[in-house]
Amino acid sequence: MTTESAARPRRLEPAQYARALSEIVRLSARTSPLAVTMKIVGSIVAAALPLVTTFFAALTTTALADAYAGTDGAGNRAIVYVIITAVLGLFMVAFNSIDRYIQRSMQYKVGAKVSDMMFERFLSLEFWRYDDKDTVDLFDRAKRFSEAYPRVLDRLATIFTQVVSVILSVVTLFFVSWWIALIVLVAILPSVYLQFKLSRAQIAHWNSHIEVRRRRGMIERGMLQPQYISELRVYGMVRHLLGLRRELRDEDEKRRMEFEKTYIPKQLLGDGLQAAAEVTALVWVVRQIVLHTQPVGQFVLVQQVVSRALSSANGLVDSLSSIDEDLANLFDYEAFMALPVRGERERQLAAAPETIAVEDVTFRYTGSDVDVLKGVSLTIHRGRHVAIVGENGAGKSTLVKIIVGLYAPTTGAVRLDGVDLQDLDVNSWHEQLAVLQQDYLKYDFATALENIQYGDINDPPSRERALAAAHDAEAKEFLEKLPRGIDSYLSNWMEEKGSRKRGTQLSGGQWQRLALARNFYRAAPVVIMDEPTSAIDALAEAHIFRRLFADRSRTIIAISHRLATIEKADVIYMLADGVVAEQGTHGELVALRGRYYTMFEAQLSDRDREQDTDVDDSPERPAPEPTVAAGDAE
Ligand SMILES: Nc1ncnc2c1ncn2[C@@H]1O[C@H](COP(=O)(O)OP(=O)(O)OP(=O)(O)O)[C@@H](O)[C@H]1O
Repeated sequence: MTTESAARPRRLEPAQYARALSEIVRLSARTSPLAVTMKIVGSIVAAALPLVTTFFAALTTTALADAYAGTDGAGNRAIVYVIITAVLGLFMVAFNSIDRYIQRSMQYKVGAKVSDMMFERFLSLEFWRYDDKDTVDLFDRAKRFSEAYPRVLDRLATIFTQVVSVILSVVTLFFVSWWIALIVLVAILPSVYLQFKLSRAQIAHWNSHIEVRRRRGMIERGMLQPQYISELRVYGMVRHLLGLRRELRDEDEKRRMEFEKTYIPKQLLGDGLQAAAEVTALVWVVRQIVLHTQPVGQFVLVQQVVSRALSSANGLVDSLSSIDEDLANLFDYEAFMALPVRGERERQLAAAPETIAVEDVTFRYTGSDVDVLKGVSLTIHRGRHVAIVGENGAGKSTLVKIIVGLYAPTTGAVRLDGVDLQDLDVNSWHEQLAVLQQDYLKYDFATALENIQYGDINDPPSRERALAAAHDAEAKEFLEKLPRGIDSYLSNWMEEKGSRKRGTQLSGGQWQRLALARNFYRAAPVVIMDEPTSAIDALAEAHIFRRLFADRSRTIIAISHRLATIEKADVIYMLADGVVAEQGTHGELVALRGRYYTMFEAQLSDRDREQDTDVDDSPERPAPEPTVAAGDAE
């Protein structure tokens, strides 16, 4: 699947440039009109003031030369010019201070708005997009823009100042001598053009090597995670990864340097042209002064203005390079913000459904050519306890994600009381659900109590409910033993409120019990759990499931590899290679001696095995037929 970014050319046409610029100015002006006005006025002042100052410096020099030659009143004139220059400087300093304050406040406001919008969009995309490489690439580039946004208007203002400065300098030179103005202009244009091309090549380079940088980023992030460091060290991976990271970094830099090298001769040519123009202008003005056709101060004026024109042009090139990239990223930002989120559906699910029906569901992940589910059908009635089992990779988690509504089936449907989930407001379904996934969240910035209460943020937080949930999840006992009980922080990077005491680190099983407690706290009528007790000891697991399965008010769908979780279920679905291979109660499936029996043979009790032997030994009793794969158990 391609996304918009893949199809869009990276090079910006002039019209795109203009649109990007106006878009940025529009957004900024909407957020802070005063700041944008100040920016425009400030840019003009910043461009004109140095020239005005130079003009007075030239007058001062001429006046001084006159005073030196004994001309009456020339000394006083020089003093007046010096005072005017000082007042202008003071004005500029005061203006800059006020401007800086206003700009900072605008940068914060605009930057916060842009990044808030981006995060919101990212978190509400259709679920398949998180698996889609093009979307993630686009997000990376859009994020760069949102991070750079507060600087973009600043850069725009700088460009504006530099353009005005070049124009005013050339116009000033024109009044001194038209052909000096022409020479300077001719020297400026090629170097601006060359630098501009270089900056575009840099962007192309950046975008063509995003893979290398992402791989490096993943390695760097992984190496800095405290929970990974022990394995990295024990396996001697630190040196290996450092080497890999160095290789990727050096490779990236080498390619960058290689193409920049191709621009060196051209850049030298541009610099040479500029130097020649400056020398020509100075030689010309020196000769004019010697011939008395120009006043002495004209040397200061020409020298300063030529150098200002050239430095503004060079600065302009630098600014254009950076804004060029920022503007290209603006289009990525726009493309990202235009990605469709899951469309809101009007139809609401008012209460927990009486039936959840998976109808002939086939599913294929984006970018894959393999069907993970191939015509799965099952129906779950309200209050029933269902287990889904199967080997690793059989498609269990995928099926559950489809039931939750995170992925849409490729073909087939999930119907809640007969209504296709795709036609429902999925949030109204999520309100009925408590889902515990394999990779559950660990809110390590929060306390244990908050970790449980995050299970239901719609109702006011309740301590009693949290304690009851912790009890049901066999978490209460260990939580009470923490330094501040259930109010303890759960990371030793966090400090306890009001003390210098650090938070506590939990074990894997303790974290899982806490996640279960969060699931129970939600008190949802439909509970979905993907290997909820994989890290929990057998005794605690038995207690948890005894309580859970005693509760007939909830529908439970549990994926598990542990018999203790499964055997009490009303129906067990055995998935194999994306199809329902067997289904029935524990007893029925053991008697069947099929895949289920083989898979759990090692965990079966003697009673189960005896039952199996009985079946084998009775010739008159036919072996039960395996239930139809795509059939309906209930
Ligand atoms: N995001 C994804 N993108 C592409 N393929 C995926 C993705 N997630 C899972 N798969 C593939 O789908 C198949 C089924 O995965 P799934 O996680 O549903 O299996 P499972 O039965 O839950 O396995 P386990 O018991 O290991 O949890 C696997 O072959 C897996 O490689």
